[in-house]
Amino acid sequence: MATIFIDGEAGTTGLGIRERLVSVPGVVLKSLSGDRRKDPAARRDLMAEVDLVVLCLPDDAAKESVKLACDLGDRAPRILDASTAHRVAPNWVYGFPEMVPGHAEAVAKARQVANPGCYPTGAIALLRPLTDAGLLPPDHPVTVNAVSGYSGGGKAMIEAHERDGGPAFELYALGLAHKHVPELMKYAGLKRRPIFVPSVGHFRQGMLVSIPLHLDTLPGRPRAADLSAALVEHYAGSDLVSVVAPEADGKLEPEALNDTDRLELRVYANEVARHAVLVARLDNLGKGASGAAVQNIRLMLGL
Ligand SMILES: NC(=O)C1=CN([C@@H]2O[C@H](COP(=O)(O)OP(=O)(O)OC[C@H]3O[C@@H](n4cnc5c(N)ncnc54)[C@H](OP(=O)(O)O)[C@@H]3O)[C@@H](O)[C@H]2O)C=CC1
Ligand SMILES: CC(=O)N[C@@H](CCC(=O)OP(=O)(O)O)C(=O)O
Repeated sequence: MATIFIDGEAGTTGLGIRERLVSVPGVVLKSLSGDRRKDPAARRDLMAEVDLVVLCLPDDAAKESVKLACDLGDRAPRILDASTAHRVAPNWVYGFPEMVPGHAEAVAKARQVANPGCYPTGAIALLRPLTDAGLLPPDHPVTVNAVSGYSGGGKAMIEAHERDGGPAFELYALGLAHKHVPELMKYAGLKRRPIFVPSVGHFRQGMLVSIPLHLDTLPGRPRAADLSAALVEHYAGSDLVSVVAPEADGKLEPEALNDTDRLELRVYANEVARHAVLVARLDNLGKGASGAAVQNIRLMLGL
């Protein structure tokens, strides 16, 4: 039996992980009672008893938890951090098992794994196979547009939308310094900082990440079919990630994969205009958070 402590289990991501682990054999979840769940000493003592601690906390609290775990020395558990705090940190493995061949094995062996952000999951899934194949140069000027359901903002945004109504649609992070840009750049293989324009809609969960490309600005002037072929080849055999032919009506809504851990990739094109748009669809709470966390937990614990 493998023992797991979810630090932050009452939050949006923590609850999603709990729900998914119920159906995974070989796991025992250890918890703290409500009044002790933010007590550092109680958290450290529980960490000493488990094989894996999963951090579903704001960044500062996640950093504090890592320190508590490290203070345990030889008794420190392995860590999976769902926050943004360690995604580009040295000595942490980025928890996107499909990213490059052999990466699932790297996650399986790691002591410290950083679970990806929901938006970077879609963008890296689309971009990394293309940069690795030489179809997209690392210094290409890339723009990433995205829309998320409001659960992406955690308990506070859920309450704002469900209690107060929330805006129907809103662009945000227009200071162009969203916290996801560093991991997006690093793991997509980009040397030029991409422009990232996220938005949130008045729906609970679901996400689209889209990346427009002028095909004539790419080396070798590829056709859109060359981009899809590279994605198909990269994700062949993946259980969770699939490359899907675009629907003829040219429409795509963000909620179709809700309550699944799947990620769909599409390449839309107008070859006459030499335009393409890469689109990823996922549940921000599924492959964008708790589903990815459980995928990594299974790898780390050999379940
Ligand atoms: N929601 C999403 O789609 C995604 C979220 N993430 C990341 O996962 C992490 C958790 O996010 P999310 O679940 O959305 O956030 P929530 O706000 O829903 O939950 C955070 C939880 O952490 C608890 N908490 C806060 N401070 C402490 C502390 N010092 N000690 C112990 N517990 C604490 C909160 O307690 P209380 O209940 O009292 O508020 C709450 O239960 C964040 O870093 C977020 O960025 C990653 C990918 C996607
Ligand atoms: C709609 C919304 O607010 N979304 C969050 C991202 C959610 C996510 O991926 O979480 P991490 O914070 O762990 O990276 C945001 O833009 O900050």
